[in-house]
Amino acid sequence: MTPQTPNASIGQPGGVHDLVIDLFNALSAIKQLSELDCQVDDEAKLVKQALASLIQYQDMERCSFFMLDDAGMLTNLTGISVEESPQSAAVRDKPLTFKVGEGVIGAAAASGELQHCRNCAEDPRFEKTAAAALPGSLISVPVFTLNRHLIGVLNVSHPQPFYFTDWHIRLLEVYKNILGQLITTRRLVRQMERQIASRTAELETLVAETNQLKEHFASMSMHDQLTGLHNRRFFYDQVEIAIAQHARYHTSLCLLVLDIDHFKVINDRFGHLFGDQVLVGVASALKRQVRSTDILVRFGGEEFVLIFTNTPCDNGKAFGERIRQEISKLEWNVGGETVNVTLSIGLFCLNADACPGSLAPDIDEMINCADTALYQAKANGRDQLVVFEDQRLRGD
Ligand SMILES: Nc1nc2c(ncn2[C@@H]2O[C@H](COP(=O)(O)OP(=O)(O)OP(=O)(O)O)[C@@H](O)[C@H]2O)c(=O)[nH]1
Repeated sequence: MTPQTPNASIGQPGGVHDLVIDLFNALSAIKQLSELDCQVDDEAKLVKQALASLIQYQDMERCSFFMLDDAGMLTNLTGISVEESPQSAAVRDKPLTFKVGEGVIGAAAASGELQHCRNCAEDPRFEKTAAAALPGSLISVPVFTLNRHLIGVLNVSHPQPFYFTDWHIRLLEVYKNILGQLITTRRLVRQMERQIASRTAELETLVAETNQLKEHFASMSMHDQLTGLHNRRFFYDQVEIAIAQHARYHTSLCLLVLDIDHFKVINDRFGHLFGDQVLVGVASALKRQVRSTDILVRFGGEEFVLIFTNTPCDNGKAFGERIRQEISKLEWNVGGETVNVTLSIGLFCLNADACPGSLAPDIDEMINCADTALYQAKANGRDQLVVFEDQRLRGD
């Protein structure tokens, strides 16, 4: 729709037909204003679109908006003239500014009331304005937030003096309320978006920290804090898988219980801290000896459990022997003395054909068997590996 000519404008005499058109145009301007998307990034853009609806449906010559800043200055945010498109640049490089109370715009801001200059050429408030820049008539309307905080001042002008009528004034009173609501809503939406973004960032940080803690505690609950080896809990988790594979693929596995000999004597002679060092040294030596597919845990105290997966008994025995020898080569120096340790090892072999059908062996029973062999190794004089020899349980 094109702007109206002054002759057919609101409030001018022209009969019922013209009145209906005026009313239609007024409603169209308000409808267009109420349909604006208040989620746009740029406030000046939103205000300019709002002003465009006035220009489009009302025969104003120029509309502009002066935004109030924190310093109490009213600065020309944007403006639009009849010949301009709503997409043209918002304001000139150095925008016009007024103090609250200064000029007609400042008076609207200071009083909170609509200011109507019927004939600008004779209004003392325009004394300093160059004649060429003078409008004929002008209305300045303060625009408020929903909480009655001043946002800025809306200006409409026309080249003709005595142009605006009561109809214009009533329309502008409605219009500035909707504009105030629009700007308030946009600001609230932006504020909410900022809050949501900041809360989301906080939540993401919290989730990341919680996950780190979760991983830390999960790892702690599966690791022995002194030696860094996995612990008994991890063992029971993993052994299920190893036994399931044994049952499914008919592979052999070897379970070894390894115990440091006379460890109490080491503690008693050299102190508990030194005993700890020995445990750490033995644990890292064991770790170096095993494959990543094997299961090595500190089972408790000075006892370790090791499972060689997919390993027949002869190999398990040979690997166990090698480990025993390697541990006996370790040396510690304490108080001028050289300390060595030895290992006693009980070995239980689960042969490939040990569990016919779906019957899986009981892990605690397997450990008991390895423990029996270990007991035998201790009884035989320690520093040796003994294989558990119960034919029934091994399935031979
Ligand atoms: N330093 C230290 N000692 C531990 C730890 N856990 C258990 N022990 C000690 O390990 C010792 C084990 O002693 P015993 O069960 O009598 O066994 P042993 O002295 O090794 O004798 P045999 O097994 O019969 O050769 C005890 O003195 C425990 O206090 C630990 O984390 N650090």
